[in-house]
Amino acid sequence: MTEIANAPPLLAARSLSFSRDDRPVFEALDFEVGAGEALLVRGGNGAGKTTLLRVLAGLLEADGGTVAVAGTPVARAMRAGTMAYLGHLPGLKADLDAVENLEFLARLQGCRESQDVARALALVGLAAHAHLPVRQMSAGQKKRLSLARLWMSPARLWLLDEPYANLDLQGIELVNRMVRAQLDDGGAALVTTHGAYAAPPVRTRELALATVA
Ligand SMILES: Nc1ncnc2c1ncn2[C@@H]1O[C@H](COP(=O)(O)OP(=O)(O)OP(=O)(O)O)[C@@H](O)[C@H]1O
Repeated sequence: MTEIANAPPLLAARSLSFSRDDRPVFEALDFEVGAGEALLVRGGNGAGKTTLLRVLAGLLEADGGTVAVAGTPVARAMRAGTMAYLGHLPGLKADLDAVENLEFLARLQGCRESQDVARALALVGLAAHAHLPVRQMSAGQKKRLSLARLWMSPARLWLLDEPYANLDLQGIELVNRMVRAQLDDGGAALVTTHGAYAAPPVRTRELALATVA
């Protein structure tokens, strides 16, 4: 118990800043999220939520500040190996089917213990579409396939950008169940939202980003 209480946060950002064309999108952000916690990143359209997650994931370079994972600062190029990022663009191969995509991604990112493609597809409700090419999938089916990919990732830290977008009610509940299971398992999740949906029922911190006029 003491050991867990003294453990460094799973993710800590210090003085994190990012600008575009010399205009700050966010400046000197300080926040952290511990094992078993979710951080809800709130803000209106254009507030910088996607930009923040892309900076954290190492897809964009910060102007300044540090990102530490489990107490160790991690350089931008190394961050993809420590986090699983669910973005707006699913990053799936359109010509491959669901199984082929997940097998390819498992080879690339590794796979969480005791998981496999068939189980992940069943979890997200795509078992009947295992051999459907991604280009023939609906937006919600693609999102579900991205969720299967997330579920298979061995990363403890999840960065979820508008995870509810394109999902029906069962899909929204699925995301919340997945987040809860990940946190129960000692992981953490950052979740962006416009605030339109209820936060998953887990221990949650909030980070509000202001829209720069
Ligand atoms: N590729 C880009 N090139 C230039 N400016 C960009 C780019 N992507 C985003 N921006 C700008 O950066 C700011 C933050 O955008 P971002 O997408 O991070 O906001 P957001 O909070 O995720 O918005 P939304 O809720 O609408 O998805 C906005 O002013 C946006 O116009």
